[in-house]
Amino acid sequence: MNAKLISGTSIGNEIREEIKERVLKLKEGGCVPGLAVILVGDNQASHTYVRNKEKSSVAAGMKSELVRLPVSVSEDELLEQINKLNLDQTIHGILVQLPLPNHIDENLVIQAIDPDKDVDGFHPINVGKMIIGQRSYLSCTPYGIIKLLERTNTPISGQHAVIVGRSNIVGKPMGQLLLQRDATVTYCHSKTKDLASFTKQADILIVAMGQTKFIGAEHVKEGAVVIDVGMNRDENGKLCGDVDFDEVKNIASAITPVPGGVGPMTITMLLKNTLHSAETAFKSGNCCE
Ligand SMILES: Nc1nc(=O)c2c([nH]1)NC[C@@H]1CN(c3ccc(C(=O)N[C@@H](CCC(=O)O)C(=O)O)cc3)C=[N+]21
Repeated sequence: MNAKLISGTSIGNEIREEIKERVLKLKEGGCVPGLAVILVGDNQASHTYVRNKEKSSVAAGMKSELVRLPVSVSEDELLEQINKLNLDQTIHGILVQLPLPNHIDENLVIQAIDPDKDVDGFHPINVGKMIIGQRSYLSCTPYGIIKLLERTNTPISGQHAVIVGRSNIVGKPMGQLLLQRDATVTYCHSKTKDLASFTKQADILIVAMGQTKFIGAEHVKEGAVVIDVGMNRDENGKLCGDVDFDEVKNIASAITPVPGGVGPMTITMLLKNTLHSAETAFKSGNCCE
């Protein structure tokens, strides 16, 4: 293996220590940052993620509130729950775990969240602000990837970043954040012809396509920095990414593993956004009570 391993676990832990200290300060002032997670139904994967988020927020000293709703919950009842949390001064971040059951309109739900408590950064107001470079809550996965690049001193300005995947949660915002940092950005997706001809040009290759070990040696330029956002189970139920790690590690200059790469950073940035929301509420005298 030639590539340096970019550990989201250890960089995430560094940032979580910084978050913990700021949480302590807030608590001394009488404000406890609160994160509410709404989970609809009992999808197994969602359960695992939600438990992870709860554990992490409690470890950071925050309050975590889990709202579990049955899969049969109506859209109106869900919106009502969100509204209650919007008004609750002890809650600074609201996250509705996606995906939602088919009978519920995801867009409607996301738009119901107070943009100031939208710690996922999914609300159209926050997405719009992000695109024109105004301060907003940033989608946690792309935000975490930016932190990984920054903390490993990976140059971004002038580099060619190629993104595989164009979801609203990862691919699209990822490109915008890199563009703001003066990268040249190329988006690829499932309809892209001759994918390798694009990915092979990447100085920074970000893969969020949801296909187990799809990106192999033939897709990667010597010395590229490779970020694997994939979160798949292989035939043995083992967690693995969209990148064939064993192949690509010999070509890339740096690479993120799965697990232990992007995943822990996503949760870290969720905590960071929640902390920021609590600090803002505290400054304006609206925390707790
Ligand atoms: N409203 C909403 N916000 C989300 O942020 C959101 C969501 N819905 N729906 C599902 C996806 C998925 N997601 C993950 C976060 C962390 C890990 C993570 O920490 N993974 C560990 C491994 C965990 C394990 O072992 O299963 C790792 O990569 O090392 C994984 C997945 C957030 N999501």
